[in-house]
Amino acid sequence: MFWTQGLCPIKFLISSFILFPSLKNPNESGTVSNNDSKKKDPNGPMYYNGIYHQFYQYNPNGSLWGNIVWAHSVSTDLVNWIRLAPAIERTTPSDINGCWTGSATILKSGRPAIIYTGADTEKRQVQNVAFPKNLSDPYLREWVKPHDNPVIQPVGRGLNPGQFRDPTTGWIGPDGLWRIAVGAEVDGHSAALLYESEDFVRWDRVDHPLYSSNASAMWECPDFFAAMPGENSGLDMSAAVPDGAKHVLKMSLDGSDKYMVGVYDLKGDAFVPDTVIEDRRLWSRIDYGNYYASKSFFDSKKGRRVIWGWTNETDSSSDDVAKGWAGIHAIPRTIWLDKDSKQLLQWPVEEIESLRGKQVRHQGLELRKGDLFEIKEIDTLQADVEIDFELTSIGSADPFDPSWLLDIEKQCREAGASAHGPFGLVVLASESMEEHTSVHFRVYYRSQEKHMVLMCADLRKSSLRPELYTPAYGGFFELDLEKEKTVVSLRTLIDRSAVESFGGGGRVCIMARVYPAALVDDGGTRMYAFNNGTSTVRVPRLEAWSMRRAQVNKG
Ligand SMILES: OC[C@H]1O[C@@](CO)(OC[C@@]2(O[C@H]3O[C@H](CO)[C@@H](O)[C@H](O)[C@H]3O)O[C@H](CO)[C@@H](O)[C@@H]2O)[C@@H](O)[C@@H]1O
Repeated sequence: MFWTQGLCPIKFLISSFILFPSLKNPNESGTVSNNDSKKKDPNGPMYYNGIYHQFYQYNPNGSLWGNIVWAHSVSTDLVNWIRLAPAIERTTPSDINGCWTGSATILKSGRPAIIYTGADTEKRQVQNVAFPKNLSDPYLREWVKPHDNPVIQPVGRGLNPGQFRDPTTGWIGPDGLWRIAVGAEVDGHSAALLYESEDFVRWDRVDHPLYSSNASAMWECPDFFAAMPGENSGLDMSAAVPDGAKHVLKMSLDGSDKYMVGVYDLKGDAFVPDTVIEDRRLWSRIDYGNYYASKSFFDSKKGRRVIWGWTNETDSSSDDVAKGWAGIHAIPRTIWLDKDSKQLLQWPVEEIESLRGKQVRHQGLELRKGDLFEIKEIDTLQADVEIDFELTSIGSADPFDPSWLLDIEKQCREAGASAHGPFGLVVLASESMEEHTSVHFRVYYRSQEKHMVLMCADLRKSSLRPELYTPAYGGFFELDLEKEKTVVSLRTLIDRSAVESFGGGGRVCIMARVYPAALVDDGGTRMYAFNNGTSTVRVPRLEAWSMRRAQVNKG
């Protein structure tokens, strides 16, 4: 965002913190250019020869979806970006109607390869490859498409040629062959179809999918990666995966990115989830807010896995046309698996901290019922805030009801004040509080050892403007009383229209877009820590920073 990708418009690149602190229009956050353009799914992120590459779905001709090409930006630090000319354009019969989502893979020779979906002359979805024209160009500006394209046709039993797209990064199977998975709808159900190849150009469909499910229809943007439980270093899918590693299959559906944790059964050449959950409302989510089509990559520079997601505008299409751009990318996040292999954890990449400027720090605050503590002296439009909340009288928590998990947003909308919550952070608030966005927690009793924390990003009062999408997003995470005592942590990055929050050290992440009129009218907004629960909450640590703008070359 701000500063970096998050805030980029569809034209991309980065978000506003960084980028456009002086803009008056909240919609401008993260915008990187004034062009009419639409930015969407992150595609083919990779680190190659000292350079991070970010490609993305992009409409060069307007701020609504269409004419999709692969735009291209490069960076040495994931914060400051140079925008290049599009890398893949609609030039061949197999992508003339769109160069859609795909992935990058570093081949055994060290040469990168891209595999992406093309919408062909008949609007069938086919898979194409592209390779760098000149490996000695540090930015890999030009990509060539071999005549072999399309390398995968939408054929085979039950396959819907209009629902067959978004190939993953490749990995090598025990037989030394490359594998990829492609999102598909087969006989009306979702599947990650498996393909194998010796040379990344000739592909054969494996007789079974990597994984399929009758619980949903088409899966978009599948991502498949290995992770070592409890280690926040990442694993390279093109290298040998160590014993003890787990695998994660992520898929985009129902407007959100969900995932399953399991193992990659080498013998069966298939993903086997640890738990099969029939009701997809209960599938784990990468982010509980506005975050879609994410894609991860192994960052060999820092030995970590990094994930990027797209966050759409939630004002109207006519707003997109009027402002001339739409869509930003969230801040790149380090992603890893917890030690129990139950859930993924995420945290903004450490490089974002290089944008931290003026800091304020408070210790030992106490927030009694109804208290509002103003966080002053930083730029409230572009800020990074970290707060630890410590509960008192934990024994009095209200009981947790598991049925809430079926509709967490309802719980965020309807739950009233309780012993432990809501407490949290109010951002982008107008002086009168008529407009404000609240990121907060409520803590419920589950067992003697474990409590459940409901984290919400409530946008219902975020703007006085009509016709915006202003939900109350929410997710639950467990609080382990023995390990964590009673401390619930929050980190929120505000970058004008982007409010990106990480609860419980990254167990629940919520990306939100807000468009407060006060940002335009008053030229300033306020920020508070608050407690509306009946028990006092201590704040042993509150640190906040103004965020500088990243360097983004508009190209
Ligand atoms: O850009 C194509 C890639 O984007 C993905 C995931 O974001 O699919 C999006 C999808 O929707 C787009 O097209 C719709 C019109 O057909 C439009 O209403 C929507 O706003 C767009 O995001 O693209 C396909 C094809 O149109 C549609 O089925 C999807 O919902 C990814 O799967 C694509 O590779």
